[in-house]
Amino acid sequence: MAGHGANGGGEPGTPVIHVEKLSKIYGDGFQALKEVDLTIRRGEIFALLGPNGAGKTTLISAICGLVNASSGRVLVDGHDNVAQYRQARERIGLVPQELTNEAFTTVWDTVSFSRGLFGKPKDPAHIENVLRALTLWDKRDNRLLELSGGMKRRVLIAKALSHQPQVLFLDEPTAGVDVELRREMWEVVRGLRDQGVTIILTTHYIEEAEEMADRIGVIRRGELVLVEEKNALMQQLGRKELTLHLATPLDGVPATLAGHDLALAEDGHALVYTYDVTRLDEGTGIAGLLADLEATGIRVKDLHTRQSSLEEIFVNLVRGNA
Ligand SMILES: Nc1ncnc2c1ncn2[C@@H]1O[C@H](COP(=O)(O)OP(=O)(O)OP(=O)(O)O)[C@@H](O)[C@H]1O
Repeated sequence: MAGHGANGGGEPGTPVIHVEKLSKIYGDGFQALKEVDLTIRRGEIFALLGPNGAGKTTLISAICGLVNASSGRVLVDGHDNVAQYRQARERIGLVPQELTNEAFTTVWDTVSFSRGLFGKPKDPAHIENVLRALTLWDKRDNRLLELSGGMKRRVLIAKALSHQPQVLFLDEPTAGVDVELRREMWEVVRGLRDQGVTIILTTHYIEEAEEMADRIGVIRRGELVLVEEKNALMQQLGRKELTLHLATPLDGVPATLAGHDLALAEDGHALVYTYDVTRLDEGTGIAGLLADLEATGIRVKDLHTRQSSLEEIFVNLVRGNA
């Protein structure tokens, strides 16, 4: 779908959205955003993860200029989203969760109309490209009420792309959809990213962030509590624990086992061994550990392993334990 970056584009990896000390206090005095700083890079998929009411929609709306921030600022491709609202807004496509009442309009008309809202001249070749990329071309003359749920979601994306934005915001793109449709949406989003569109999505689903994102931001009570490369996060998560329940408790880790990454637990009734599952080619060291345990005369009653997951980190973060 050539021509997405028709608003100037730019080098992949350079900042496209810059959020600086953004705060939002609603009319009733509730502070929904607290000095959020965030830079989105061109060409990435950024997942904003957070529980209900954390401030995801408020943050997206403030970036898109739909909600007035109380303080701070947002630059979209270098344009201040208040002082240069039009230039900022036309660089953004926003995919809402639901279609509004356009049931009797055709796919072609609704997508073309969206482009017109941005004051852009008609460009049937671009609309065709968008519809083809979203496999909606064969449905272009169908009315929206004649489409399946998955097709309707793709129409929302087509509308948001109709004016050739550089950045696409997807607000919970797979909320309440079945597994098959979720996978279909993931494919669509990846395809768009491959064509150079920067993607920012909000989600409740950790799995979705894990599957899709280049970077993950976690928001909790209006604060961005973590922004991290997904791979770096997964590497931190790659540590696995083996707990060895002992037949006889120990007072300390015997010197003969000092070469292993061991800690005493459960009042000496267990030894916890930590290893890195992302470097399994180097071996887990478990065979050596078991041999050394036997040589030291330590008998193991039972053992189990556990791996921390993104879910666990997320739950700890949003509960405020981390
Ligand atoms: N117009 C408003 N006036 C007052 N408070 C508001 C308003 N809009 C949102 N809030 C509050 O701001 C907080 C953040 O809401 P927001 O919709 O941004 O959260 P969210 O993370 O998108 O949640 P969800 O996952 O449920 O969509 C919530 O506590 C909400 O009640």
